[in-house]
Amino acid sequence: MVRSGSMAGMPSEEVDVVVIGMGPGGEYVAAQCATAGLTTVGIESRLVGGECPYFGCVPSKMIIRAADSLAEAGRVPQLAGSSTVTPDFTPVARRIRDEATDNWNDQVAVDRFTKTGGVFVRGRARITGPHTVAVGDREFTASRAIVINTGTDPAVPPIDGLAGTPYWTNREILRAEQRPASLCVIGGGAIGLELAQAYARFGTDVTVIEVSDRLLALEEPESSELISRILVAEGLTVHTGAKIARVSYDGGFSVELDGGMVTAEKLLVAAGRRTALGELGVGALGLDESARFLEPDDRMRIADGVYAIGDITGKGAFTHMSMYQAAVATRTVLGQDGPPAAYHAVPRVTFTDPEIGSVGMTEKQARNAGSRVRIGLTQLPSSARGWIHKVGNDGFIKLVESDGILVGATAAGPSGGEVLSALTVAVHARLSTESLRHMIYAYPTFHRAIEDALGKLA
Ligand SMILES: Cc1cc2nc3c(=O)[nH]c(=O)nc-3n(C[C@H](O)[C@H](O)[C@H](O)COP(=O)(O)OP(=O)(O)OC[C@H]3O[C@@H](n4cnc5c(N)ncnc54)[C@H](O)[C@@H]3O)c2cc1C
Ligand SMILES: NC(=O)c1ccc[n+]([C@@H]2O[C@H](COP(=O)([O-])OP(=O)(O)OC[C@H]3O[C@@H](n4cnc5c(N)ncnc54)[C@H](O)[C@@H]3O)[C@@H](O)[C@H]2O)c1
Repeated sequence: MVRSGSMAGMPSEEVDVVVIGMGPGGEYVAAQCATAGLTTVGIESRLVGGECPYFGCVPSKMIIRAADSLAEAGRVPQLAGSSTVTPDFTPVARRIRDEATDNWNDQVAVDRFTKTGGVFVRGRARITGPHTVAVGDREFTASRAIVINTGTDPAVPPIDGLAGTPYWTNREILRAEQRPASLCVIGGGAIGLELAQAYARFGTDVTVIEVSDRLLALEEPESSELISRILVAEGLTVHTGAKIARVSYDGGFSVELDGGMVTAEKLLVAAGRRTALGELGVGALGLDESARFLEPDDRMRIADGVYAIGDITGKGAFTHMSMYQAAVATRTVLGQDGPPAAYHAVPRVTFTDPEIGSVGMTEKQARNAGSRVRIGLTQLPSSARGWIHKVGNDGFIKLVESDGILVGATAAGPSGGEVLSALTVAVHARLSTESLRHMIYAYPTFHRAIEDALGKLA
């Protein structure tokens, strides 16, 4: 590493690339740049890999997998005899600690990066100039690229009394060794609903409080209606359009709503995410520190030699988005050919049961775009496979066609996220619904319901 003086009292170390935040995308870019022979510094304040493996996707999906096995066992009496299910949270808590997170230790990931030749620095980085990044008592000057992958933190709404109580966010609930007897969830988005249903299936008494007038408010109204109906049928209490007046804690939580009181042993705040661009120092790049997101161009650049990827770009808080943008940024930094970033076919899956998978535009977005829109909607229970499947067959396929092209779709149901793959290919390739009508759909699959929905376009 070449050293040269720069910031007052702080020697600046000259490198090719500095990656700030090693979430899924940052880890990828840093490893690729180091492997390509660039002097690359990866800086991470918590755990290499970011939210997804330690506090997000992976541990939550392990809980969901276990919870779904309980639900499926509970369906035996309607299909195949009798079953007695005794939930136990211990195996899943152990699995998260031992198999997924290594007890929240990232040494394996750090070693994986340093073996590529990268330099790892643990600490909170701050941008200090167009090409400089400070961390602890070190400063780096990046001649080729600074890549920002700092993600988000849980947002905590300014509810009277909430601050100072021992509430959980995703970072605490996914470390829990035991399930609570009762749980109040603030927020009916993806985090809130996935965990609410899973904990309820383990036997926790769960209440969901959502301020919007429907759950999963960004998805199709049919998705909101379906998931509300299922959760209520499974015994959860759901309050929508609910304003929380105050929260208090006295060994247990009391959440005061306009029209009543919810009490629970634990409180999960799953009310969205926040960023802190000021703390990151993007003002040193001439960017607005009060903005919520960084706005990259289609090569992920936010300034000359500076790139942003992942949740902080506001293009969809998903691991697959972080990885997609990481690939675009890597190509740009390394001077490789490849297509620019495009966002017309972003898939997303909420891993409730039924899974809610969607891609591209919702009906409302397509109508707002002003083109000629037709909708095709079919219910899974009336499809051949849905009828055969019987209990647990709730779901639907909704297609959004604009000027003859499939621009959006929802696949809700058993394996809805897998059924979504066919629709994602179609939206990505901007296929006409006419060509989709002349495909062969295997019988009797869940995805064959796509053909039914095509037949109902109107
Ligand atoms: C409960 C939960 C479940 C989820 N489930 C799914 C799912 O099923 N599928 C899916 O696609 N997505 C899911 N997500 C979202 C997914 O976790 C994120 O989209 C994903 O982690 C990508 O985020 P990112 O790349 O922006 O960085 P992050 O994963 O947020 O990582 C950013 C890293 O940067 C570090 N950092 C921040 N500031 C600094 C700084 N100044 N200096 C140094 N380091 C810094 C942080 O410590 C962090 O490790 C889930 C999220 C949660 C919370
Ligand atoms: N399966 C997945 O891909 C997956 C799973 C979990 C999380 N994620 C990602 O993580 C991100 C964050 O998830 P999230 O669920 O926290 O955010 P979200 O924005 O999806 O949902 C938060 C919900 O909380 C509600 N809310 C906000 N303040 C409230 C208040 N004071 N009282 C009651 N309700 C309130 C909002 O109206 C919203 O519906 C998501 O955008 C998603 O992209 C993805």
